[in-house]
Order: sequence, then structure tokens, then C-alpha cells
Amino acid sequence: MRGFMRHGVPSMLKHGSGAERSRTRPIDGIGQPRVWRYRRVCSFCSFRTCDELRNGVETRRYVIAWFRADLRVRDNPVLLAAIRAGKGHVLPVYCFDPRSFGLTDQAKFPKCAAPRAQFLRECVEDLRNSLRALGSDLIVRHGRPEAVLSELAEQCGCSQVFGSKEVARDETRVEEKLNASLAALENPPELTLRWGASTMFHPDDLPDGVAQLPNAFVRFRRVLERQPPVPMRSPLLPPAKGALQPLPEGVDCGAIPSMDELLKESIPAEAERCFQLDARAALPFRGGETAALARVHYYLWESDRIFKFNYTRRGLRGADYSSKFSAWLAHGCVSARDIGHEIKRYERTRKANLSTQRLVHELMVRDHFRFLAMRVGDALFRLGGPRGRLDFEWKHDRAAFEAWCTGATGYPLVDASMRELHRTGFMSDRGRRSVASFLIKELRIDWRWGAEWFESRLLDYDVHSNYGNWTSAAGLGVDPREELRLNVVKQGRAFDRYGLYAKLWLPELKAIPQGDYFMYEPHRKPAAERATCANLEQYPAPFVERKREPNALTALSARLRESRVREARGAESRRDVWQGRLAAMSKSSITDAELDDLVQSLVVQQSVAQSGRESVDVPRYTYTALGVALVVSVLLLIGAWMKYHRWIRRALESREDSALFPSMRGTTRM
Ligand SMILES: Cc1cc2nc3c(=O)[nH]c(=O)nc-3n(C[C@H](O)[C@H](O)[C@H](O)COP(=O)(O)OP(=O)(O)OC[C@H]3O[C@@H](n4cnc5c(N)ncnc54)[C@H](O)[C@@H]3O)c2cc1C
Repeated sequence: MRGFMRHGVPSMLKHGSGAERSRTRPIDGIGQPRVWRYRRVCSFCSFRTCDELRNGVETRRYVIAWFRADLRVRDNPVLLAAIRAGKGHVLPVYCFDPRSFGLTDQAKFPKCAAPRAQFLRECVEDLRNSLRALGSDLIVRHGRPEAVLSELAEQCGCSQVFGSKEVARDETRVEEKLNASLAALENPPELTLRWGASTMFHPDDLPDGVAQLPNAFVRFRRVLERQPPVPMRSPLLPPAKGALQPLPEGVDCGAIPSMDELLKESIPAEAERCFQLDARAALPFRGGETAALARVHYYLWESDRIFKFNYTRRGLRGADYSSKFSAWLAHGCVSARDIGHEIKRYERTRKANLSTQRLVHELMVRDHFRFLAMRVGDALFRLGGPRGRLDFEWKHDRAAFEAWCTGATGYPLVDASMRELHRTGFMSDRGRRSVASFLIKELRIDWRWGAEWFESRLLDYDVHSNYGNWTSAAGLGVDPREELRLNVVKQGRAFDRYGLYAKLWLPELKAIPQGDYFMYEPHRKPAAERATCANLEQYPAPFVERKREPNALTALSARLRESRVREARGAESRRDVWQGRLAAMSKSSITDAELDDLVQSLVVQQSVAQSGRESVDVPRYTYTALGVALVVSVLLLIGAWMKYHRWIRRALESREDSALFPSMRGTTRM
């Protein structure tokens, strides 16, 4: 039986029978018979029982559409359900919940820093404009939804409140409180929560439900793709003009709260409450559905960037190496399945390749984290994570943590990424993985502090993806293939070969020559070279030595590199000695022997430095040479085989000939 128990949702949400659910599954579409709206359609839709709803007298006209993380009019099942229920008499409401602007649990950071607050305000403003264009408006309040919505429901005599179902801890608590406060009203309106298209795949469509969700992503993907594949439901069109009635007289729409109003409790410093766009930002992110759709259109249709996504997605710098959809997805300015369908359309009309599949794959990763969050519940936020491992000793070193947050660890990839995050609210996926690994594996600092810092600063903060990725990085998630320690120096060299990203965010490194081997560990640069780089001294020295990898090969290559550095340092000191000697002699003339020695030491130093730099390139050239050799040898083999084949054929043919015409053989011989 496909019971609701298997979804692992709170008991108050368990209701209905499998049969009931399957009959009502297309409820997301409009135009269903009216009666189905009042039935228990799925485990994510409502708090009340079917009977309660059917017995309730529906005399009131207006219904409330409560917007949460679904700030759009297109493909919004909640808005459409409200329009259908209220026959267009809808009160669209958004609440800026003060709890979302409080302090985090562990490290007490502001839950929402200025960049995201600004982005959210833009999203709400855009939604209001869209609703106005449809003939309605958005009621905006700065207050707790349970208080705001019950007051509105009472004031306007609303019969129903529609909202999207969320699954994380804080969000479900709000739902419970809202349900309780609505129930306490004299004429309690019903609360209907439904899955708001926040994922590409609907949890009801998973063959084994969320409770049986595979822990490993690879297996989850296999479940989605096995025959017949799990369908991706079609996105819904935005309501037609006139589908929404104007708001009732006397309802105050309310103004969007200012940044000061939103942040004054959590951010005491006035200067930090405003957000100025940094010119170096990867993209000038602007909140709202309009900007989201424009970005999707640009990335797919205008620029065809999706076509190379698989090869560029691990980049660090620029607007288009990755899709940058995350901030809009997190606020629900566009739905994941809408993007999924758009990619499919792109594949049909232009071309499908590894890159288009990769983008769908990434959106599946996002779905997986959301479904896992549903299944593991509060464990996602505990120190031991969903795996419940408490055998790690986590540190709570504030100084080290602050150095990490402010980008002062002495490791350029970490510092550049953290400064980018601080200034813009965005960081590449590669950057996120590297800084998380550094905090967890090198500094051994409580992973929850890192997750909370991301929660505070990220524009695209999404509770499931953030905590899911952090627990994975800490080796505490449920996916068995985790716990990678990333070498932040190698990552920097591999993904920012010429150091352009590091230089963009770390002006102290500007004077280091492009492509310098030591760009990603400047503290190892020979002193003489350091001296030639202006401002390099201002860059902090690392306060923690990165741990060496246990891998034997990596350890060996690291030792080799170390020895080169030592050699360079040796040459360096020899040169220093000579410079000192020259200074001590303070004479303009120098003997031939001294000159030879000096020249020799300089040549050694230069060649060592060059070989150090080139050592990055060696594997690349080696691989190229090996590749060429392989291709040539394969060609030779094929040629030889063909020749041999021809020779055998000829031999056989001649044998057959001789068998058929034995007399001829004799004749020929003669
Ligand atoms: C420690 C850590 C914390 C993270 N926190 C968040 C977060 O709060 N919010 C968030 O949306 N993403 C988070 N991610 C995932 C990922 O880094 C971002 O989604 C991605 O960098 C956003 O850029 P993009 O939209 O250009 O992604 P693309 O590479 O273009 O990917 C397309 C979309 O796929 C989804 N996606 C890709 N990778 C992941 C992933 N690993 N997990 C979940 N979804 C993914 C995102 O929705 C993304 O927009 C985190 C990753 C790490 C390692």
C-alpha cells in the first residue's frame, strides 16, 4: 500500500487512503471537479479531515493565498487552487516573518544578512506587480503568519487559507501554529497546504515514497530513470487576466518593509543593514519572477550556455560558467519543474547532450536533498547529523572561525570565495565545497557554524540544500559516498589556472605573476620573489598548516614539490649570502671567482623556480604525449591487423583455389 506513513511526515499530516490519493492525484491541474478540492488528496495538502471539510458550510467568499517560498504567479499550484476555491476572490498575502530575521541557533549570526533581505524585498515587489497586472494586489505584512493570517481571515470572513507545504523544522512549526490560531477563531477557516512545485518531481510520484528514498543520490537517480521513468508533472500556466478579483474595500495592502525595519533587531550596525552591489559580482542578481524567467531564457535560448554547462560548471569566475538559477529557485521565483520542462523543450528543439543532462542531474540533486530533509527531519540540524555520528571532536575556536568568515586564512581559494560571499551573497559550487572542506577537515570547527554563516550570507539559502550539503561535507549525511577532503591549493590551481579569480577578490595578490605556481600558497613563495610582489606582505600567513593527504601518490608528489621548494630556498639563501657579501664588501669590483659563484647561484635559483612552476604543466603534457602515443599505437595495430587479415584471406583464397583446381596447381607449378 502506498500509505502516507511511508512519507515520514508528522503524524498530524497522515491521512487519507491510497485509493483516495490516487484518484485525486491530478489535483494540481485546474479544471478538476470542485468536490476534489475538499478531499484529502495527498499527504502534503491539508490539516483537516475530509469529513470536517465537507460538513463545513462555505458561506464566505474570499480565500487567502499565503505566499511562502513560492513567489511567482506562473506554475503556482497554491495560487491556482485558491483562485478555483474562491472563484477569483483571493487575498494574496506575504508575511515578512520576524523570526526569519532573528539570530541563528548556534553561532548567533543574523539569519538573513542584507544581500538576501534586499533580494527578498525585490521578489515581493515583483510579485506584487504581477498580481496588480492580473487585477489584484499583494497584501504585505511585517509579522508572524499565524497572527497576520488569522486577523485577515477574521476581518474578511475567509473560508479557506491556501499555502505551500514546507518540510523543514522551523517552517513546519509555523504551519502548526497557524493551524492552531485559525482553529481558535469563531468561524475557523480551513488550512490547505499543498506541495507547491518546489521540486522537479512530486513526492507522490516516487514509486516507493519518501520513506523508502535511497540514501545515495546515484540510486535515487536510478529510481527516477528506471522504466517507466517517474514523470515530471507539467507546469501550470499563470492565471489569465481577470482570473483574480480586486481586493475587498478597506483592506490595506501594506508597504514592503524597509531594510532597517527588517534588520534592525539582528544587525545593530546601521552600515551593514544596506546592501551595495559590488562591481565584481558574478551577476547583478535581482529578485523576482521577471528576472528569473529572463535568466532561464538567457541561459538556455539566448546564449546557449547550457550547451557547455558540463564543461564550465566547475568554474569560479564570471556570469555564465553555471546557470545561477539557485537564488530564484530558493525563493520560488521559478519552479524547478518549469526549468526541467524548459530544458526538455531545449533538447527537443535544439540538441540534447551531456550538458543538458547534467543540468537536469543538478536539479535532481536538489530534489534529493529536499526529500531527504523530509525523511530525516530535525536530525539535519543536529551536531551528529542524520547519521548521528558523535565520534568527532569539533572545535569552537572563534578566532579561527572569524578568519574563515572574513577571508583571512592565508589560503587564497578559501579567502577569495569567502570574500565573494560576503560582498555579493553568492559563491560558486566549487568554492562552497572547498571552503566547507577547509572548515571541517582542516580547522575541525563545528560544521553548524559554517552552515549558519552560509544561511546568513547566501542569496540562494535553501534550508534543505544548505544543511544537506554541509552534513555531506562533514561526513554526517546519509549518502555513503561522502567525506572528501579537498586540497584547496590544488583546487585553486586546477580551476583558476591563471589566478584571475584569486586576484579579483584578493588585491594583495595582484602583483603575483599570472599563472605563478605559488599563487594558491603564496606563503611558500621564495622570499626574494615575495619581495618583488607589492602588497603581498599584507596578505595573511596561514595560521593553520593544511594537513597532508593520506593518499600515497599525493603524499609523494607533495614531498617532491616540497623538495623543489627547499632547493629554491637553498638557492635563495645562497643569493642572499652573496648579496650580503657584496654589501659588506661595499666595493664596485668583484673577482672572477666570486662572479662565477654568484652567476651560478642565480642560474640554479631561476631554473628551480621555473621547474617548480612547470611542475603543474608536466602532468598535462605527459598526458597529452601519452594520449598521442596511445592513438598512434592503436592506429598501427589496426593497420597491422588489416594487413594480416588481408594476408590470411589471400592465403585462404589461394588454398581454396588450389583445392578446387588441383590440376591448375600442377599446371602453374610447371
Ligand atoms: C556547503 C554547501 C552549501 C550549499 N548551500 C546551498 C544553498 O543554501 N542553496 C542552494 O540552492 N544550493 C546550495 N548548495 C549547492 C550549490 O553549491 C548551489 O546550488 C550552486 O552553487 C548554485 O549555483 P548555480 O545555480 O549556478 O548552480 P548550477 O551548477 O548551475 O546548478 C543548477 C541548479 O542545480 C541545483 N544544485 C546544483 N548543485 C546542487 C547541490 N550540490 N545541492 C543542491 N542543489 C544543487 C541548484 O538549484 C542550482 O541552481 C550548497 C553547496 C555546498 C557545497
